[in-house]
Amino acid sequence: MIKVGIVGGTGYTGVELLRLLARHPDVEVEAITSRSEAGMAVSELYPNLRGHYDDLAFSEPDADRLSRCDAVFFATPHGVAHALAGELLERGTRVIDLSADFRLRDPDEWAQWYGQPHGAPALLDEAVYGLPEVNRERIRHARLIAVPGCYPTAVQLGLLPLLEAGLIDADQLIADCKSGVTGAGRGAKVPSLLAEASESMKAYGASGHRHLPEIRQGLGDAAGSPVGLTFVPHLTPMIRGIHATLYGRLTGDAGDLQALFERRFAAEPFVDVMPAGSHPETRSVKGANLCRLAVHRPGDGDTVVVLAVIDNLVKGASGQAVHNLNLMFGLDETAGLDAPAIMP
Ligand SMILES: NC(=O)C1=CN([C@@H]2O[C@H](COP(=O)(O)OP(=O)(O)OC[C@H]3O[C@@H](n4cnc5c(N)ncnc54)[C@H](OP(=O)(O)O)[C@@H]3O)[C@@H](O)[C@H]2O)C=CC1
Ligand SMILES: CC(=O)N[C@@H](CCC(=O)OP(=O)(O)O)C(=O)O
Repeated sequence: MIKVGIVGGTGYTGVELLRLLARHPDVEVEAITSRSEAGMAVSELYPNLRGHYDDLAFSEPDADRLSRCDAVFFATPHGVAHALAGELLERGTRVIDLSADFRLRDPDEWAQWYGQPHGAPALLDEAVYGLPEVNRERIRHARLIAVPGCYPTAVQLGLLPLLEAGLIDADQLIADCKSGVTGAGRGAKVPSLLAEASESMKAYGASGHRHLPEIRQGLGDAAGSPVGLTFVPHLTPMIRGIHATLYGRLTGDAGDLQALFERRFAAEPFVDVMPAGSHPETRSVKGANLCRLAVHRPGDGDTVVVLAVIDNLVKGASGQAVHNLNLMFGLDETAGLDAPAIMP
């Protein structure tokens, strides 16, 4: 069995890791941390896990205990993995970071968007961006994984086929994205209150969101040169889910776009290209490690519209993190990740 630790176990991505790993045949959770709930049994805070982790309790983050694990997930706010990852790697423990600490290759750009100096620039060279549909082989040999953000996962998967094939104008991309409130984490915040978030919808970060440089970095790699992107996220009254509506301007003969998408993702276990004319729903991926995509060309004009849905906590975070673990340890890629979505 592979022994794993989770730093930040009381948060939404932490408990989602526990839910997914409860069904994983090759993984045992050895340590789970929380500073605020240290000493409490996991099943007391999360009754959905009763019967699965009966001997597991939250403990203070402790490098000695974590370094006894084969791999440690960081499900923590930005900056926490910077402080601990180096020591764990030196002691032979692999690190899978769900935060943004190692996603941007340029530490100055990271400092600019995250409002603090980068805490571990020496580790950036070896960090692998954990989008398996792009970096599968590098992930297999990685010691340090930067799990992509939720919006960046949906936007990149939706636009990659078009950019890799050079079919759209890479200077004029638009990503209009909607997120459920769990995207903001479990900490108490006024915009996440029921009375604030329900029966209403609003954009935020329209003039610059911290996922913009991350998405631009990934799409630039796919296009082979820097891209121009307008990215506008919205908060919507749902608990889980990301819906991305992506627009690109075709530059020439596009050919069969449906066939292009089907070919690009044919071997991918966690990307579902839906039949032509489909409109994927966020609820169709709720709880599942899956991105469902549909490609449209309204009126056969020169605009291509891609619709992408994921569960922000699964394909957008914890499920993708487990997929990376499976690749790093040579396990079946789908281990622990084969449950279908919950509908309705
Ligand atoms: N929510 C989402 O949809 C997604 C989140 N992410 C990223 O994953 C990370 C976790 O997100 P989420 O689960 O939503 O966050 P939450 O706010 O829900 O949980 C954060 C967790 O981190 C712990 N924590 C906070 N500060 C520290 C610290 N200084 N040292 C150690 N532990 C700490 C908290 O426990 P305690 O304070 O008790 O120690 C808590 O368990 C974030 O970086 C987030 O941006 C990525 C993709 C999607
Ligand atoms: C609704 C909401 O607030 N969403 C979060 C993004 C989700 C997230 O967790 O960001 P990372 O993937 O980079 O960690 C936000 O806009 O900041």
